[in-house]
Amino acid sequence: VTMSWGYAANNGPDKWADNFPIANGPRQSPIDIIPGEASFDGGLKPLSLKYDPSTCLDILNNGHSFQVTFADDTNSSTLTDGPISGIYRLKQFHFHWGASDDKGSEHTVAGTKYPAELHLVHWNTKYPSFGEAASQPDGLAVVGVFLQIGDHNPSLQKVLDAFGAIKAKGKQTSFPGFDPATLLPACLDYWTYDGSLTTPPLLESVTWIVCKQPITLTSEQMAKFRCLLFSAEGEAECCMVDNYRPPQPLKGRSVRASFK
Ligand SMILES: NS(=O)(=O)c1ccc(C(=O)N2CCN(Cc3ccccc3)C2)cc1
Ligand SMILES: [Zn+2]
Repeated sequence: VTMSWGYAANNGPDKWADNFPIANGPRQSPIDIIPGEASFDGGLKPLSLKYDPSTCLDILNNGHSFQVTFADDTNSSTLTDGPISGIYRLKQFHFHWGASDDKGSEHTVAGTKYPAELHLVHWNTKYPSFGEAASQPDGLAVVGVFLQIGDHNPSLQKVLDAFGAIKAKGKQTSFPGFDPATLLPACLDYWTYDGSLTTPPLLESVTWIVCKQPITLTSEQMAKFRCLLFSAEGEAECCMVDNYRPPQPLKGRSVRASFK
């Protein structure tokens, strides 16, 4: 029986190329962002993120991470401007994190790993659906936000309080009225580059927009992420930790900065 991909030694990032050869492609994500090598681009616009909490539907443990999913049948929650043209709709947000506070982010900054990274996933409305957009070079735009240990995060706490209902793979519960804008940093300066999904199928369809400023949470809040399980109910319990892909080769790509 074929194993599905994961983050363990036998099915993790070093094995993904076996079933998804694009893993060694020219525009893979994440990358190590080296600020000194990013070029300031005065033509980059500020990000315009307009989210409607009434589009927030549910929270799900998908066995790789947990995700909060949004109604994307209208332009109620959108990303415009920044490095992209047109209107991209918010589909979901999710996180990647480590087994300890010294690792967990996918993107790194001059080699620095953060304890976690938030991804807000948007798809280009010039295509009919997320699935269609996911196979197009300009189909997706993901806003990445680093998490660092610091002050308590009351907005994130609302997400953590739902974990009891989604501990195991496949568990889902309704999660109405959450405003993802409350998870954004005060400063929306960003780096941007052309990349891919960081999980299989690793499609090279993502305009990455990585915020320079992290958001904070306490170490106790960070520990709560590690109570989720990769495993389904009735299976041997396997803590959901280290669900991050390490940085991939830049292969000649340029990283632009929206700030000096
Ligand atoms: N870490 S990340 O931000 O790069 C990211 C990871 C996963 C996804 C995601 O929603 N899916 C990946 C594949 N999956 C299945 C799928 C569905 C339709 C078409 C193609 C594939 C959905 C989006 C962003
Ligand atoms: Zn992600």
